[in-house]
Amino acid sequence: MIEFSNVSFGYPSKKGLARIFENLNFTIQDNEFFCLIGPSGCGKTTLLRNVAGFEHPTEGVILNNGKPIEGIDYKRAMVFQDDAVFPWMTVYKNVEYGLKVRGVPEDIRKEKAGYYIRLVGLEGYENALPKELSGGMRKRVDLARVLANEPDVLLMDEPFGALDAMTKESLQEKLVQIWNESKRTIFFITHDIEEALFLGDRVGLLHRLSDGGELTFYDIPFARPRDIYLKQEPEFQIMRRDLTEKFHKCGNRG
Ligand SMILES: Nc1ncnc2c1ncn2[C@@H]1O[C@H](COP(=O)(O)OP(=O)(O)OP(=O)(O)O)[C@@H](O)[C@H]1O
Repeated sequence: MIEFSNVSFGYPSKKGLARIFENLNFTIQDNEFFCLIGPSGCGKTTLLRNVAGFEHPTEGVILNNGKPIEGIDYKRAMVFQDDAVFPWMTVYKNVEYGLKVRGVPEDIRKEKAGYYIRLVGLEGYENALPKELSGGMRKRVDLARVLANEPDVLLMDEPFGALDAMTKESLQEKLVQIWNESKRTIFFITHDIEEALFLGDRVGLLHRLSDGGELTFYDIPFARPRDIYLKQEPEFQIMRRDLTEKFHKCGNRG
């Protein structure tokens, strides 16, 4: 469980603190798929970086299972828009890398890397180099790389933002399938309301501080397992329209 208690953050600037968000109070439950949306610059990435332990609240505290987050930890893994695979390593070497760094014995590395490569659908590509793969396949390597460390919390910052629409949909489906099979907490940032509604249990809409800085929540009622055809259902479309309206009202100036 991740608890935000009176969390405020500002970046140091010449004029003092450049405040980004203030007094956030909310909880992300264990195994929840939480999606955060909000206008550009409202502080989504900054909030995620605070959970990762790259930044620290200027006031308040973020607790992970009751303990303040004080620094980075492989149990809270980040996935970025640009994949973080090593171009000179094969798929297999990339996926086992984190385990190797932590001194996990070779037989366990082999078993786990093999499992996660299969899970993301890259069986047969173990010896391929990233440059031989498509963007979507590299993203799968990136996912397997992170999952192999078996993090409790996945922190995903627009991970599919740079992919074409078809590849993005297939990865969204893959991610919900993986999440269904081995539940873990996911904190997912996106600009794409449809993506948030398809993936999440709950969506948070963060307003810019200059527009009030509120964080409002919407439960997503769609049953699981979900497949991509959900997006065509009338209930989905209604919720998408409603949330899009709220998104624009909260000062989205692009
Ligand atoms: N390292 C930094 N130092 C100072 N200011 C920063 C730093 N990183 C981000 N900011 C500022 O903090 C604000 C919030 O940035 P952040 O990237 O968290 O927003 P965001 O909601 O993720 O935006 P986007 O949707 O465009 O990615 C912006 O005004 C940005 O310019």
